[in-house]
Amino acid sequence: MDGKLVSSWYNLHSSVPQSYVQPPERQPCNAVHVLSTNQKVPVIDLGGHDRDDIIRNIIKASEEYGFFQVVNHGVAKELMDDTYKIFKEFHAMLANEKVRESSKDPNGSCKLYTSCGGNINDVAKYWKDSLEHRCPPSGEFTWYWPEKPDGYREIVGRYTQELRALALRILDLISEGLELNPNYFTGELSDSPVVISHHYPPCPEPSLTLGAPQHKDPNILTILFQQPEITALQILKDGAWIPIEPIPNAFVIISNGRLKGAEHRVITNSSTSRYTIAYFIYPRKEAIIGPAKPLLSSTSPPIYSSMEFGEMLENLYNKGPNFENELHL
Ligand SMILES: O=C(O)CCC(=O)C(=O)O
Ligand SMILES: [Fe+2]
Repeated sequence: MDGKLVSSWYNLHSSVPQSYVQPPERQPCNAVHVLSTNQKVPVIDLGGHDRDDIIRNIIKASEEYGFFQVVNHGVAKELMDDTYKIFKEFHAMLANEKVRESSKDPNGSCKLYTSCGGNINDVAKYWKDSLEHRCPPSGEFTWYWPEKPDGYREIVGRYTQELRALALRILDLISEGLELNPNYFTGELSDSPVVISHHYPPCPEPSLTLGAPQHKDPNILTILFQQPEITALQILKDGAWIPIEPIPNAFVIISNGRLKGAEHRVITNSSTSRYTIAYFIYPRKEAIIGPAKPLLSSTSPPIYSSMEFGEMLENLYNKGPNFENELHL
């Protein structure tokens, strides 16, 4: 594991170590982008009976915001509570236990890291620790997952299965809304999902730090379960940061593509640890990522080049978000 976990030392400090102080233009209250508390991202009721209406709302939200929350999504509250609890217990274990439980795969399919891992483009560190592992539908890699806290594999296994079903359902609605084949996203575009459990400990000077940098997710769809009561996630829209207030038992959906890939970030707070669980639909490394062919025509030519997903990710990690400009044709 690179660097010491924030959770191991945060309570020994009354100020933020210099390496965590963001440059002024990135600090949460900078004047570059204002905070817009009167805007809300759309909330979509997946339990509604009018499928066409749900599709229209999802497409509209994805085009306008690239972000929406879903309620009545069918994932049981008990399972969400159990999963939240098991990840919280994981982060509460001693550092050496956490490292032991998350380092079983020499190839790193399961890992624990602090800040954003080893990204060379970061100017300052981020106030968070994260446990990340693959969770494909085949069940492969489960033997590298933590076995502690007791019940981890069983609960996280059930949760990631349910989240996969929900993600495929949403992707199905999106495909229909874009007039793509209903199975457009099944198979290699979606069968390498990853789950990340984030822990943002209390921070003595939230105005100087960030929990996660301004970024777009590089995958197809993200389903985020955020702890209720703490508003820390923000999305950038039309030059303003909109806070995403947690709705109990709702998920936040972050989309990408013709549908907007929304820039978002996480701020910290001085009083309470915040926990979130991000489930990412990832394509296989070899899958070719590019504009959906059925959507192209002579009047609607591709604006991005195509490449293997693995190659795109590597470039993104090495060159940073500006790599997106290189993809423009
Ligand atoms: O923890 C959050 O609120 C957001 C996490 C996030 O943006 C990510 O994992 O990509
Ligand atoms: Fe993200």
